[in-house]
Amino acid sequence: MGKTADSLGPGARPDPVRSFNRWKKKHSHRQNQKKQLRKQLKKPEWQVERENISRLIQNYGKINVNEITRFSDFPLSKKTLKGLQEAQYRLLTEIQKQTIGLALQGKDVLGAAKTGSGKTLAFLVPVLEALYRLQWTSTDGLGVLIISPTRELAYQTFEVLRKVGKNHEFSAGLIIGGKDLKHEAERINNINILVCTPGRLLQHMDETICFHATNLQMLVLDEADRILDMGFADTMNAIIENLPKKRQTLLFSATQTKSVKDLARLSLKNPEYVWVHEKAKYSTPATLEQNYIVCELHQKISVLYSFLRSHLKKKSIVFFSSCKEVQYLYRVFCRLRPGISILALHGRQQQMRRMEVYNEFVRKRAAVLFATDIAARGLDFPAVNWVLQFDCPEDANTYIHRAGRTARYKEGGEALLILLPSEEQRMIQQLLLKKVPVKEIKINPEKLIDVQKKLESFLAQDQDLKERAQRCFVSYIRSVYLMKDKEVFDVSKLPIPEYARSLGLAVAPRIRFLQKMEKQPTKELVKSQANEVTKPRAPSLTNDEVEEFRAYFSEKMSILQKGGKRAEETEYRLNNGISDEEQEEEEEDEEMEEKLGKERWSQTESVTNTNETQKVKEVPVQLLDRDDDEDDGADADFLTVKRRDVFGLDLENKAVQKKESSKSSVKKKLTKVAEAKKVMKRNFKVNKKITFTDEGELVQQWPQMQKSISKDMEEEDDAGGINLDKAKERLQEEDRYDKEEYRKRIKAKHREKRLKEREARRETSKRQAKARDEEEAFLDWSDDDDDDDGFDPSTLPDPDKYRSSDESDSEDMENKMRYDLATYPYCA
Ligand SMILES: Nc1ncnc2c1ncn2[C@@H]1O[C@H](COP(=O)(O)OP(=O)(O)OP(=O)(O)O)[C@@H](O)[C@H]1O
Repeated sequence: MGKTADSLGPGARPDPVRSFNRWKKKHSHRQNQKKQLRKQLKKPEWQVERENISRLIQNYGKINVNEITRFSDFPLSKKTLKGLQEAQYRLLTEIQKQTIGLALQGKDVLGAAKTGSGKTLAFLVPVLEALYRLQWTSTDGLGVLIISPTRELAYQTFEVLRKVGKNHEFSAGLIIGGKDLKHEAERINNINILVCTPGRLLQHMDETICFHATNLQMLVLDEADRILDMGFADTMNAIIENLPKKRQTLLFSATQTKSVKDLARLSLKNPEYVWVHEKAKYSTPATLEQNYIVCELHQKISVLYSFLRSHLKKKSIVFFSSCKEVQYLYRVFCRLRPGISILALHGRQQQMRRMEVYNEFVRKRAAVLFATDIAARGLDFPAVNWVLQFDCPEDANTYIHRAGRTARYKEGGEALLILLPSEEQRMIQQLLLKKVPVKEIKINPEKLIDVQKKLESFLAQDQDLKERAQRCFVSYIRSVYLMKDKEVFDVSKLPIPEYARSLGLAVAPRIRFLQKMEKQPTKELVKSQANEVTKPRAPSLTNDEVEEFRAYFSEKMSILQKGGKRAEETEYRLNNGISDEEQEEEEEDEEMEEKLGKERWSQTESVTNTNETQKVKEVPVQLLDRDDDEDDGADADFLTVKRRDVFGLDLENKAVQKKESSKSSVKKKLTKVAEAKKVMKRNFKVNKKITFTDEGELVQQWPQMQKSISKDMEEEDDAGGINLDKAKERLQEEDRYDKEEYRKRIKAKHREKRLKEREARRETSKRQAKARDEEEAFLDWSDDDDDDDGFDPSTLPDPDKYRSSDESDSEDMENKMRYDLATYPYCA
């Protein structure tokens, strides 16, 4: 090794030969670069692009996941990398690292990773690259289809796509329900990357002329397990039928499907399974703290109110099981003024409102969002502190998705699940099986604010609110009834009158489908005795039946949403007004009854006496003491006994006491006769509706006057009460009277018929006589005519006149056809 100039000492001069060599090397390198650049500049842009692409494709084979940490380590186009950089995405998450390479190589991928782990980019980057590789242009039509289960998720994905893909030239479109179909139809043919919900996509496939997916390169199912489940089954099968078999398919979810049947439907080719957190200790994010409380159904509203009061500076999402619950409780909580802004998001809102709410909640720093499960999957609201599951999720997967709306991408968050005593054991078992670490915490009874009285007073003043409460009540009971897992959800264990009271209702509304439930045990018992099986089962539907209903209802809801066309997402979704909803509920009830072959439930559940109410209210509910919640000041200790049972209150004992008292309150079922007798005893007077005629005569409209009724009977009626024997007698009398009347009417009819026939006979004989006379007269006239001038043609109609009118008719017809074609420009 020769010595450097520095090593020769401060006064020594550098070796001129060495310096020259170094300069020469640099110079020639620069010259080469310039030459290359000049060459490139001479080449057309498409050729440069093509060379870049072939270089990228060559590098796909060399991808080594272990050496990759940044997006720029993947062989990606400059346009995609620039988009990622501008959106501040540099380092890869695990799922991105493990799936992007496989997808670039053209493989079908099934990706699963915890919520908030960056699955969206894991499929968006390959989407952009796939079309870039093919130099896709708008004339090539639809290249990629991204299907999301809800409109909000589709919208969110579309926004990320716009951000990351803004340097590419492809066109992207968002096709979700609730917008003008015609407007979408005009543009859909120019879209290269389509982000959509299943229902709307199918509607376009069915109705939009010239829309096809024959060039499709890639299909992406976000929240794949949800899209492939029964609620979307028919819609998805129809969509898949319209897609080419030769395509790449990517499926992503936090709870991935492994069902062979599902995957067979998609005809995947040797898919790569990437379960990033398969071996992780927990299936939920490590930064997510999860707890549950057990409380009685009728305490839940007060618990929620108390929770909100003590978390005024937090951002929370509260999940409910039905739209009507959200609608009612949203209104009620707005009136209660907890001191934090409340928003509601559910499928029955107008699309514009849904978007407004979504954006508003994204913007807000402290707010609470009441939502149904349309917000459970995929939504990436920033900085959500709490997820509260007011109603028990249908299964552990739903729990994971709901809870995953907080603690996203390295952030922290807390999840609280509210369980009924009847739901606790089985649900917790399921969660532990799914590797979800939940701890029980207690509620601080001193911090519980009872709002039942306030709700009662609201309902007393507002009929509309009362009706909403009733719908909320029925809707919740129905949601429990339709749940698949009967070991967790048991309608028969719900304290129904207490629940109605907790909503502010004095009387529980009737729930027709529960009548069947009440009848079922006896039937089943008989059946089981016949089979010599002595185990009586709890009344419930079979899993298959429930699954069928759920699919049926979700499909029905979606049909309604799309205005009677094909199924839209279960997402659940109507844009109707309140009166429509009422009607729907009635329809739903009726249809469900029809399906179940149910009889009408005519019994109104009565509420137990007020002393009992008092007792129920006295059941203490422990509130959670939250020491570390500085932001929320004095009220911060509502929810935190998660670390210690400060108050030492034994809720379990209370629950047992409650159960016993509710058992004793179960009444013997009354027959209709017994009920009538009971009513008789009360000596009710039936209201009457009386009107006056123009002449000033009194007419009783209701109850309808019986024509046969004798005066003394009327008088007896006035005495009040319902006398069964008298009523029977009266019915017989009425029956006789009706028969007599009927007989008279039939006689009169026969008489009329006979008269008519006689008249007809007379007419024919007259006509025959007249014809004979005319015949004789004609013979006389023809003889005379032979001697006359002959036939006068002017007596015939003018043929030209007829021709011209024919011509104008055919012209009209032509014009009409032209007009018809003009109205169908796509066919011209
Ligand atoms: N590489 C990354 N660098 C920085 N942030 C990222 C990266 N990838 C994703 N994120 C951010 O992480 C958050 C969650 O990402 P994303 O919504 O894709 O999660 P997900 O896995 O799809 O969640 P879910 O299962 O709930 O649908 C987003 O706010 C996103 O911007």
